[in-house]
Amino acid sequence: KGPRVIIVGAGMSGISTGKRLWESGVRDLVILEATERVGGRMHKHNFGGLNVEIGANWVEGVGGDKLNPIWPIVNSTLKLRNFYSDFDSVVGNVYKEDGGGLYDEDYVQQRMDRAYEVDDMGTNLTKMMDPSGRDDISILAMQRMFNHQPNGPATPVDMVLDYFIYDYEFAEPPSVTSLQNTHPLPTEADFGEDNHFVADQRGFESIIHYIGSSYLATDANGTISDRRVLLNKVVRQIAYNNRGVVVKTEDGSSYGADFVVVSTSLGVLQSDLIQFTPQLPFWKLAAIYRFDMAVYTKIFLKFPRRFWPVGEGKQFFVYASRRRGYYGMWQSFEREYPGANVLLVTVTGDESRRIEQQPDSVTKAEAVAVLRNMFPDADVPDATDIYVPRWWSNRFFKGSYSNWPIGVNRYEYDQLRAPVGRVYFTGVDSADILINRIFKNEEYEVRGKYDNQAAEVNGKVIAEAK
Ligand SMILES: Cc1cc2nc3c(=O)[nH]c(=O)nc-3n(C[C@H](O)[C@H](O)[C@H](O)COP(=O)(O)OP(=O)(O)OC[C@H]3O[C@@H](n4cnc5c(N)ncnc54)[C@H](O)[C@@H]3O)c2cc1C
Repeated sequence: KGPRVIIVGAGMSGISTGKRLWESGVRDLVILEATERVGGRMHKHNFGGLNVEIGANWVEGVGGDKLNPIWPIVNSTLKLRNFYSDFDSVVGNVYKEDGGGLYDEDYVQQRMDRAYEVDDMGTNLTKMMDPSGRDDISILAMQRMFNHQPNGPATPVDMVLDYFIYDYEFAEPPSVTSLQNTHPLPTEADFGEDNHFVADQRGFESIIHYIGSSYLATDANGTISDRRVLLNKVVRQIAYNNRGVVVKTEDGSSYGADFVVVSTSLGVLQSDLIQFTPQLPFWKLAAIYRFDMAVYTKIFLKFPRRFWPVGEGKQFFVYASRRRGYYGMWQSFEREYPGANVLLVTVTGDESRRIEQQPDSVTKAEAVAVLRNMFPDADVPDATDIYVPRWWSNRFFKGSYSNWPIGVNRYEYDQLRAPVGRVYFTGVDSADILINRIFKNEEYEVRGKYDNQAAEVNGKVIAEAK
C-alpha cells in the first residue's frame, strides 16, 4: 500500500490534484471539504428558477495556437451550452451618467483604440524586462510612462474603459497590478484571445465532476458521491513533522496521513482558518501575504419585463460613472436565456466589499437607480429579485481570485506553491512536485533568504528557525 494523501478542498484544484495522484499510482486518498458541496468557486446558483454562475463563468483563452485543456471538456465532451462573448461591441453601448443616453460610438472607439495601443506598448515593454521581475512596474506606471492619462483617467469614458480593460479582468486597479506578469497574459498568449460564456443548467461545475469521475464514484447524474470525499469537514489545524501529518477538523475529527495537499484559496491561507503546527516558515508566509486576493462580484437582477436593447452587439453595456467601478459593467442574458429578464452587473474591489456589507435591498435600489439613469425613457420597473454573492465575507474563500500585485517576483510566486515539509499546496504543476517526492524522493527547491532564520516581531515568534 502506498502513501496516504489528504487533500483539503474539493474545488477544481483539489479534485484535479487527486486525479494526477491517482493516475500516477497514489491510491490512498481522502478529500476533506468544508462546505456541503464539491465545486468551490465554480458554483451554480438557482436564481428565479434559472441556474446562474456566481463564480467562474467563462472559458478564457480559446482560438489560439495551444488548446486550453478545459475547452474540449466544455465544448465537446460535456457539450455545455456556451456563447462567444463579443466584448469589442461595448464601444457602442456606453451610457452617460446623467440620463443623456449613449456616448458617440466613434468617440468611444477612439478612446478604446488609444487605451489598447498603450496596453500593447506595455506588452512590448515587458519584453525588455529582466525575467526575475526586478524591473517590474505597475500597469498605471506604464500608462504614465507612455503619457497616457498621467494622473489617471480624467473623463467618465476613459475611466470606465480603463475599468473594463483592467479591473473587470483582474478585479484590482492598474495601480496595484503587475505589468510584467499580466502582459502578455499567459492564458491569452497560449490559448487565444476568445472568451466563451458558459450558460448551462448543469453548471460550469460539472467539469469538476467530470474530471473527478475518472477516479471517484459518481451518481446517476454524474455528481461525485464518493465516500473518500468527506463534506462539511472544516479543516482547522494541520500538524506536520518529518514522519507525517495530522489534520484536525472543526467537528473534532482527526485524520493522519503521510502528506497533505492544501487547495484552499489564497484568501483562506491569508486568514487564520487553518492553523499550521509548527507555524509555516517566514518565506512561505511572506509569499502568501504579499500576493493579493481580489474580489469580483456578480450581482444578478430579475425584472418583470425587459427594457434594455437586445440583439447583435448589445449583450454588454456600460455605465460611465464619475465614480470608478460604480455599477459599470452590465450584461444581458437575452441570448442565453430569452425572456428570463435577468441582468448581471459586475463590481470589484472596494465596491464589492462595500456592497457585501450592506443589505441587498440597498444594493437593489442603487442598481435600479443606475439603470434609470441609463434608460430614462424606459420607465424602468423595480427589480423583483436580486442575488449578491459574498465571496469576500465567506470564510471558505475570502475573495474571488488572486491577482499578481506589483513588487512580487517570479521567485516569490514559485514559493507560493512550494511545499513545507510534508505540507503541499496546489498551483501550476504542483501535483508533480508531490509525485516526484513520492516516487523519486526529489525535493522541490525554493529557498527563501530567511529560510533558516527565526523571525520575531514585537515579541511574537512568527517563524521558527529550522
Ligand atoms: C466570482 C468569480 C468569477 C470567476 N470567473 C472566472 C472565469 O470566468 N473563468 C475562470 O477560469 N475562472 C474564474 N474564476 C476563478 C475560478 O473560479 C477559480 O480559479 C477556481 O475555481 C479555483 O479553484 P480551486 O480549487 O483552486 O479553489 P476553490 O474553488 O476555492 O476550492 C477550494 C475548496 O476548499 C474548500 N475549503 C476552504 N477552506 C477549507 C477548510 N478549512 N477545510 C476544508 N475545505 C476548505 C472550499 O470550500 C473550496 O471548495 C472566478 C472566480 C470567482 C469567485
